[in-house]
This record gives sequence, C-alpha cells and structure tokens, in this order.
Amino acid sequence: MTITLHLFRNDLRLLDNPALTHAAQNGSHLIPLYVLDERVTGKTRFGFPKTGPHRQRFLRESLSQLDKSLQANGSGLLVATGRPHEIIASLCDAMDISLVTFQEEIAPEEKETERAIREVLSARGISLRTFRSFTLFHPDDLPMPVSGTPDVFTQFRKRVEKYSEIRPALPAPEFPPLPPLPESLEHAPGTIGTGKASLDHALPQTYTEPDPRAAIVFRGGEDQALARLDHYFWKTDELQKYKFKRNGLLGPDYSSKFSAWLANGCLSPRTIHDQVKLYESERKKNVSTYWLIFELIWRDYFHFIMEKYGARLFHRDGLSSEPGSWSTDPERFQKWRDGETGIPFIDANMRELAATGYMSNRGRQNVASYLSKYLGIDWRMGAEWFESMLIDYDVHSNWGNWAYVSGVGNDPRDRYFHILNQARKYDPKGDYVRHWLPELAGLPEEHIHEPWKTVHPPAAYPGQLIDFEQTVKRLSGP
Ligand SMILES: Cc1cc2nc3c(=O)[nH]c(=O)nc-3n(C[C@H](O)[C@H](O)[C@H](O)COP(=O)(O)OP(=O)(O)OC[C@H]3O[C@@H](n4cnc5c(N)ncnc54)[C@H](O)[C@@H]3O)c2cc1C
Repeated sequence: MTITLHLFRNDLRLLDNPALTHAAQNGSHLIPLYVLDERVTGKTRFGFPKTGPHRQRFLRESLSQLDKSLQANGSGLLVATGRPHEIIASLCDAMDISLVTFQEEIAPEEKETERAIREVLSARGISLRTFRSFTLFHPDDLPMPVSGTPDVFTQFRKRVEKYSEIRPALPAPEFPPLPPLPESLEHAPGTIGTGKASLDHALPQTYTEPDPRAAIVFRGGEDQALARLDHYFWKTDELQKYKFKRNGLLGPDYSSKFSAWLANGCLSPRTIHDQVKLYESERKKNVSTYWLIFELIWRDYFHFIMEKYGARLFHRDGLSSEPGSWSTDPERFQKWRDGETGIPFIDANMRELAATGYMSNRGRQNVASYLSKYLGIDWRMGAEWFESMLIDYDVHSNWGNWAYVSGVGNDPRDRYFHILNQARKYDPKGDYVRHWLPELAGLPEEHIHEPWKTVHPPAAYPGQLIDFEQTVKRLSGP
C-alpha cells in the first residue's frame, strides 16, 4: 500500500490540477486534505477579520462541492483546522505516507507555510512534489526569470505574448474512481474527519445569504465556475462584447465575474484560455475574446510582481523609493468604509462591497484612488478592508492593484481618478448610484452625482467629507 497526500490550497478543483493528478497517479491510497488555517480565523494588521462573511460562505460552498466531487470519484475531503505543517506531521507519524503534493504559492505567508511543510517532510524522509498552476503562464515558460519581471506591465505583456506559450489545461484526472482514502482515516490525528459534518464543524454556517441587490450571486465550487463559463461564453455569447461592456457597474454580464472562482482555484486560467481558443475557432474571434486574455495577463503580472518583490508590497511605501506621508485618521477611514463620504459614486461602491463582497473594477479603482489620493489615508488600510470583504480576494491582485492605484506600485505615472468625471462617464444617468443609495432616488439626473448642488439635499445622506473641488485642485497641482 502506498499512501499519497494532496494538500488543497487555492486549487479547489479536479480539472487542470497537476498536483492532485500527480498524487492520484502515484499512490494506491490518496488523502485529499484541506486545512483551515489563520486565513479564516485571524485578523489583519488593522484588525479586520482576514476572511469576512462573504468569502467565508463562498469558501464553505467551494469545499462542500469539492468534497462531493471527490466522493463521486470514490474519495472524500479530509478536513482539519490548525497549521498545515503540524497536521501533515501528525498524519505522517500515524500513517505510512510516501509522497505529499501541493500547488506552490508565492506570497510571503504562503511561502512560510511551505517552508514549514518542507522541514516536516525532510525530517521524515518523505517526498514532496509541488506544482505551479495558479497562473496562465507557467513561470518556467516566461521569457525572463521571475526576478527580471519588467516593472511596467506593457513590457511584460508584449514579451510574454511574443515569446511564451500557454500550456493547455490538464483534463480532470482519468479516474474514476480516485485511489480510495486509507482505512481508519476518520481517527486521523489532528483532523476533524470527512464529509459534511466535518465541514460544519470547521466552518460553521454563521454567515447570511447573499444580498438580492447583488450584481450576481457567486456560489462557490468547480461546477458553479464551469456553469458560469458556459453561460458567459456559450449560452449568451457575452464574451464577444466583453471589451465594450467591461466597465459596467450593474448586472451579471458586464464582465465575466470569473474572479472569485479564479481566486480560490475552483477555475484555472488555462481552462478559460482553452475555452477562449475553442470559442474563437467555433464562434467568433474579435478584440473582446482577446481582451479577456489580456486581463488574465494582468492577473499573472501581479502574481509575478509579488514573487519578485515579496513582502515589500505590504510596506507603506510599497515599491516606491521615496517615503510617503499617510494619515490613519480612523473617523475618515470609517466613513469611507461605510459609504458615508458624501460622494455618491464612492458611497454606492463601498455599500455594494459591504453588502455583497463584490465591486466592479471601475469601482475599485475609484474608491482606492479616493482613499489614498483624496483622503491621503494609508492605502494598506483600504487593501486590508478589501482583503476582509472581497469574495474574490487574491493576495497578488489585491495588493498589486492597491499599490498601483495609490502611486506606490507599478504605475509609471502617478495618477489620480477624477471621481466626478468617472461617475458621469460610467454612470451617466445615475442608475448605479440609485441602486445602492435609495435615499438619493428622487434626485434629478443633473444632481445625482453632486447632491450638494441641489437646493434641498436629502437629509438622510451625509454632506461631503472633504471639499471635492478643492481637493482636485490640490491633486492636479499648479
Ligand atoms: C484596488 C483593487 C483591488 C483589486 N483586488 C482584486 C482581488 O483581490 N482579486 C481579484 O481577482 N481582482 C482584484 N482586482 C482586479 C479586478 O478589479 C477584478 O479582478 C475584477 O473586477 C473581477 O471581476 P471580473 O472577474 O468580472 O473581471 P473581468 O473584467 O471579467 O476580468 C477577467 C479576469 O481578469 C482578471 N483581471 C481583470 N482585471 C484585473 C486587474 N486589474 N488586476 C488583476 N487581474 C485582473 C481577473 O482574474 C478577472 O476575473 C482589484 C482591482 C483594484 C483596482
């Protein structure tokens, strides 16, 4: 009997999962393990729960679905809470495990987890195989070492588009069934067990159901991810319009909404890529089909930039060589967080985030610019609030984008967003604002983004936290 163990991390899927496939092919018995560690229970530096209610629900659904898929293949998910290396150590001491596999990740905390697992395994002479499967481009296929990733996105994109190939997605492992779980696993030391009751114990359902005003109800799990892809590509042909709708704010189909499934690995970017290619050959190839891949290259870019710079991306000055001056004013931060700044476009977006765990890309850029540039508040407070609230939180994309918009990341230009111009352009009639701020529903179109200009501003809505025009003057300089 050869027992192998696959540790699930942000790869909660069977399709295109090389680490799982390798473990399954090399053992007569397989332990698929998920460990809930501090990501779920801990607090961020500024004291927010690391995983807020929206992502908790999504994670729980993703794990339930993974467990079901594993069971359908003759296996099941072993669940534990604690530190992954400690759980793996006690499993290895209790059972004759010959090989451990997992998806390699690159952010500092994840690297630390890996280092501890390596130590545990090497002390016991147990083999480890890790695989890189989070990005579109495999790091070995980049035309430069990761440490040489250009600091300007366009340079990175042009080089990978010219010199690198995207590997095809792996099929789901050719079982069924998967190698069975070893007997007596229910009593495995340090673990809770398999099945729904174990998940209930590890992640009790304390969260609420999705808000009905949400653009889309994200449901965790690989099947849900593939159903979304089928909807967006094949059932509705929305993919053909992506480039022209992607800056939308309302409704399920202005953008792909793949982010949440990508973030926890229910869906792989290479599966999306394969499907785009198939769509292009069977239905239509246009600038929109290309643009979805373009955006996935952004995702890769922030991943490799984090690998290149590591913990620097979490520092106040980010990648900048000049020390910035930032405020941590708790009252102003609270107003931003609660959608009480008096700028409807900012407040609508912040209320959407709090209610649903999602915000459009356009919204994210604007609220980040408002916090860091207009209010001068430490951008990391905003990044941590997003970390807590986002259903699609991805450490690389979140911190990379926040640093970028705040002027301490990879943007060669130090820009700010003119929030009112953005609001007028992307929400010309104010429908989005009215959707999230019903107290402004009665305002006419010309005042919906500037309620302070009406003779009788709605009493239920706050006045401006800072004077908008004055701040724009300051930001645009002499
Ligand atoms: C301040 C800020 C914080 C962000 N935090 C996150 C985060 O934690 N997790 C996350 O997945 N995205 C983050 N983004 C990027 C982007 O806003 C979301 O990926 C996108 O809004 C998700 O919706 P979608 O899947 O419909 O995107 P689509 O427009 O359909 O894009 C398709 C995919 O491309 C990728 N993508 C698109 N834009 C970006 C981008 N700017 N950076 C990196 N990848 C991108 C995503 O994987 C996305 O799912 C952030 C952006 C900003 C400005």
